[in-house]
Amino acid sequence: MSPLPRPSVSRFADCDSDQVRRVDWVLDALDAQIAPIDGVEFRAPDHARGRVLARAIAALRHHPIADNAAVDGYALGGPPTESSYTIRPGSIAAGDHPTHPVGAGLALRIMTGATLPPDTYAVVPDEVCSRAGPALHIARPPRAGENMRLQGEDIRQGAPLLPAGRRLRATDLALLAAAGWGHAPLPLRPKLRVALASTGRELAATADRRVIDSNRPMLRALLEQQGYDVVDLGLLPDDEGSLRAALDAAASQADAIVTSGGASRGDHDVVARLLLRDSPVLNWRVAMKPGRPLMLTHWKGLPVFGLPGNPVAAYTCAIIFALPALAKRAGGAFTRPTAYTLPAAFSHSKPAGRREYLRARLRPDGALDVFKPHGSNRISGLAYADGLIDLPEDVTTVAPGDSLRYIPLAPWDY
Ligand SMILES: Nc1nc2c(c(=O)[nH]1)N[C@H]1C(S)=C(S)[C@@H](COP(=O)(O)OP(=O)(O)OC[C@H]3O[C@@H](n4cnc5c(N)ncnc54)[C@H](O)[C@@H]3O)O[C@H]1N2
Ligand code: MOO
Repeated sequence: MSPLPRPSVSRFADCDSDQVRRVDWVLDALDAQIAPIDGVEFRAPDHARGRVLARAIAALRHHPIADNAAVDGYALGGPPTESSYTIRPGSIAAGDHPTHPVGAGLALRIMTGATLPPDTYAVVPDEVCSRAGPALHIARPPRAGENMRLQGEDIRQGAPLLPAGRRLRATDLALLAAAGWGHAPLPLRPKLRVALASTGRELAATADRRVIDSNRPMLRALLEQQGYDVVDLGLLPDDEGSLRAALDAAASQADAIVTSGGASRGDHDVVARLLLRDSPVLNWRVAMKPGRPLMLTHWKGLPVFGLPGNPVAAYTCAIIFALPALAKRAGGAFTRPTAYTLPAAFSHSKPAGRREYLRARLRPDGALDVFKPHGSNRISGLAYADGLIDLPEDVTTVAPGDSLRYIPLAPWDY
């Protein structure tokens, strides 16, 4: 594959990095400031799953391609007669393309999916017919067009099929194939390349004391599930010169950078210090839990998502901010996680003024359980959850039966 023209530059506006922002402010600002990557490459649909359309696609052919039968039964030659028809010899199967009419008052055996003779008035299923020699009796007179699927009734040739920016799902590939794109090269955005790194001296400590880097495999999986190529930078060095070189290398190989850890004000948070000093900052503080120290900045024109180190905070910030923004960077829409309203099966309290995302599980009865304790170091809560409960800033208590916003993880993590 030849090197691709890369990428348009995202611009994060400077802001007062100490200001604590509401989640919605950060989402709006991200949406406004993330720029999609440039470039178009052509790939056959076989290689297009999870890829983003660079241009709108129109149908190359009708679907159905011809008028055809929806049931196994008899094609009736029109116009309608009484409830009795004479059966002509023969049968039309799927794959046959009859050009002769059935004939008025006549019926012809036909199978599901077979192209209809040109004068077909209706198709009647076997279940409503009885035969006596060549005579066909129908229990009730059929309506015009009954059990007939008409050419182009699903998709018209030339009609818009999928918009630019669509991330192609399995069902889109069926739609494209049916509309004539089975082998035709599709205009796609290049695969998004995301550089991924962890930070923190504790991750490099001697084996018996080391904190195991659990964020990187988790974030890598999230990114790969979106169809992105991950450039694994490993553990970032904590001296400024090497760190600068590592980020420069990432900028030449990737379209965005995701880091975890070192986002807060610790004495060893070298990444935060370097990025916040040398780059335009969109945000550094969010009024949410987990995930308060979220560092959104730039390196050499690439957006940087500096996720907090605590695994639950890193994951939550990835789902709420990084993945929606990366979807836009990949050429698609900035898709905020969808929330559904469901009842609580638990009690909870929280301070007003910050948004909370609790690790939740949807019960078979439709109510929501929550993982406790809520600490953002509790990785077991991530494995427990199939969704996040989104508690708005003004909520202070939750009681059983209260309506809550539940964000399923499945679109992002499956
Ligand atoms: N004075 C303040 N201290 C802290 C604040 C604050 O606002 N003021 N915020 C707290 C919150 S909230 C969080 S979350 C953490 C996030 O801090 P950092 O992003 O700087 O993360 P670290 O200090 O590097 O690590 C925090 C915690 O997570 C563990 N960690 C880090 N990376 C990984 C990894 N790849 N895999 C597994 N675990 C990891 C690390 O060992 C720490 O235990 O700051 C609070 N402090
Ligand atoms: O993001 Mo921190 O984990 O809220 O506690």
